[in-house]
Amino acid sequence: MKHMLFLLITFKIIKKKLTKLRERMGFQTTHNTKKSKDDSNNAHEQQHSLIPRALNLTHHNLTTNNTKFIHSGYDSWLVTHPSALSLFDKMMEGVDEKRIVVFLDYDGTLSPIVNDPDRAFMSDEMRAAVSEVATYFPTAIISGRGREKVKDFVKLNNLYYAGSHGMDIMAPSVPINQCDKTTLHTNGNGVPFQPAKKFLPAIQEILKRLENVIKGIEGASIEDNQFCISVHFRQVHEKDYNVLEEKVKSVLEKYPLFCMTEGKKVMEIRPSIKWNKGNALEYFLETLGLSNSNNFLPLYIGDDKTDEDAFKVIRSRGQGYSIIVSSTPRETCALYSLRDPSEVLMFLSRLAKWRKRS
Ligand SMILES: O=P(O)(O)OC[C@H]1O[C@H](O[C@H]2O[C@H](CO)[C@@H](O)[C@H](O)[C@H]2O)[C@H](O)[C@@H](O)[C@@H]1O
Repeated sequence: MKHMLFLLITFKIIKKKLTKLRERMGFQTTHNTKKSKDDSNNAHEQQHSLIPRALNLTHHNLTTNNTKFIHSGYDSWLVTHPSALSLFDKMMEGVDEKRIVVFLDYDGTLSPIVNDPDRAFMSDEMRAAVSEVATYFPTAIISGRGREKVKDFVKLNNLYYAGSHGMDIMAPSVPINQCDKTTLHTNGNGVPFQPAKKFLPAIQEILKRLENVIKGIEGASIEDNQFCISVHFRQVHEKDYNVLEEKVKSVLEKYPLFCMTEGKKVMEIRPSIKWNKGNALEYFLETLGLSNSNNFLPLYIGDDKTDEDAFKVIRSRGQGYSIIVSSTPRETCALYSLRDPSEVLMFLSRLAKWRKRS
């Protein structure tokens, strides 16, 4: 008996020491295997799939009986995706201030992620910074929201807008090199480009069916983004995630020309056309008359999976800056990073200041 007690105490001491050692090595220790209620807003924001397939591959998970060790690895990730704030001066070295074109995502980039999609407001400071940036550089918002809706949030006229993940673009009517600075401002009088227009009747049909099937699922909501549909599950109980996904898929089965992608606690239903935020970026450059110019630098800031298409375009052009907004390590094609919308605000203010000084 004495022997057993001695072994138990020794085991406990060793376990305690091991835990301390792991913590010193940079592992986070939690003593709860259940996901916390507000996980949706924390560091493990779901990116690529619903919760049962959760946890980003870039995190190293070590699970023992009751203890989960998660290595965030943010610092080492920063080595390969350096902060655009820390490297600002270096990034702008040798850049002619007249050569930048700015592209911004909305949710999670200009506004923080919140539970209610209708209340994802951007701050007045952010609006002022975006507006100032747009007075110096051609600036476009490329969002998953409907174009009108994102414009209602941003409330600025001196920008270009693309909604529905780039499937609804209000492009400039005059190429940048053929107009003076004032005509750069769109005031909504551009030329709409809507490559998924023929899908509108089917989208409305799907919308109605989805509204019906989600009725029994508490917290689920549908957002009509005109050329695509968002099925939100941020406020759905985890136990209902799979049921919801199955219901959405059962509707989609009847529409082979549509597909589903996943964002931050949202399923997005859209036409399966080869058109994404990357194409939208190229379209803007084209209509601005800049696509064949080596003299312009596209700068794209975004936080979501759909922004990766734009990062890839920048990477393949070998020209411009791609900046991911993330407070956790993520697999990304972006070269630089910013932690959250507050850092985006600092970056945009700095960009405007830099332009003013030059
Ligand atoms: O391309 P974006 O501008 O980033 O739009 C992507 C989706 O953003 C919105 O949903 C996300 O933000 C909501 C508000 O913070 C949040 O509640 C939701 O869970 C997130 O997925 C928007 O509501 C979607 O329609 C967009 O497709």
